[in-house]
Amino acid sequence: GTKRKKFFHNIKFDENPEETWKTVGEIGDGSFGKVYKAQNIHNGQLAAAKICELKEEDELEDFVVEIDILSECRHPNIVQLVEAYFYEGKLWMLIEFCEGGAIDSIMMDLEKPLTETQIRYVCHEIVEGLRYLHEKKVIHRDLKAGNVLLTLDGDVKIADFGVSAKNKNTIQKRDSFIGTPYWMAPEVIMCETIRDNPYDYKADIWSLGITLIEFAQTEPPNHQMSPMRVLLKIQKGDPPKLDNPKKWSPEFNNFIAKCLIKDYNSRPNAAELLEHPFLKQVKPVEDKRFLLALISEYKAEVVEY
Ligand SMILES: COc1ccc(Nc2ncnc(-c3cccnc3Nc3cc(NC(=O)c4cccc(C(F)(F)F)c4)ccc3C)n2)cc1
Repeated sequence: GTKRKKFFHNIKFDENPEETWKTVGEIGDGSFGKVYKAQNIHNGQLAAAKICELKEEDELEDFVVEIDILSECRHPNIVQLVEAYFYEGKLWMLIEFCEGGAIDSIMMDLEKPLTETQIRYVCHEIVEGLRYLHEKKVIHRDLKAGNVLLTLDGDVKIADFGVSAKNKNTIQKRDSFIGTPYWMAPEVIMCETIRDNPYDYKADIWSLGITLIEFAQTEPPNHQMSPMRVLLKIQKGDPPKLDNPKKWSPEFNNFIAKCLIKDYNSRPNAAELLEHPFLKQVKPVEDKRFLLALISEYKAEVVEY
């Protein structure tokens, strides 16, 4: 009925998506479910299309949170929802296509980490995106290189391919662990965070610190440990550092140390991080060029069949 339609106002119900979109390939190995590369028949626009077969319609509610977040978020550093359809029992979510893919795949294919200049530029863009999400009371909760996408223009977009329903507000106590623990902040593991605690945005700042180490070393700290061991290490151990601090600038080392302060009250927020010397050095136009070099290297390497 129309009541239902009001609740799902970001989803088109009576339109067949295949009148507008044709699939032109598959993305990834389906670890995030069925995701296709799709093209708009009328204007050629490319999109990533997640198509989920829903058993009964009330499953739609699990996706409404994600669709509402994406519909509400309009920022250059957050992936952009193009359209959502519910047609013949299938939910279609179409996201603007980021041709470069996720940064972890790029590092894996090129078998090398990012340079400090590339990291500094990407970090600046991620912090801008986090600042926007946190202003909108959205906590990402699973920030990692695998959730950072690049476009051919060198734009950096935060995505979330996790299967966990995204919370609009604070982190609720979870009865089951979600997301991979390597990037998890100590307080999230301690489940100290309670509803309406203003500091749980800071969990994303910790994950940013881990993600920066991942950019610099292609893997997060403790990646060789089992997930269970890592949970204990994150809680009990000192915050991780770069394996080879002398290889990197003092500003970079200090920036990571600020993100990885265990006490979230003392950990800086996204706005404060933008004032850090490491990001003050960013020259957006010049530094973007170094990222473009990486993307064209990756594109040259990966032959499109
Ligand atoms: C393997 O090679 C590639 C090449 C290109 C791409 N490009 C690309 N561009 C855009 N999206 C995707 C994508 C890939 C796999 C799965 N989902 C993708 N996008 C997507 C993201 C979402 N949702 C979010 O990203 C999301 C959900 C909740 C919150 C948030 C955030 F907090 F970041 F705003 C973001 C929903 C539906 C889709 C199709 N992939 C990916 C891999």
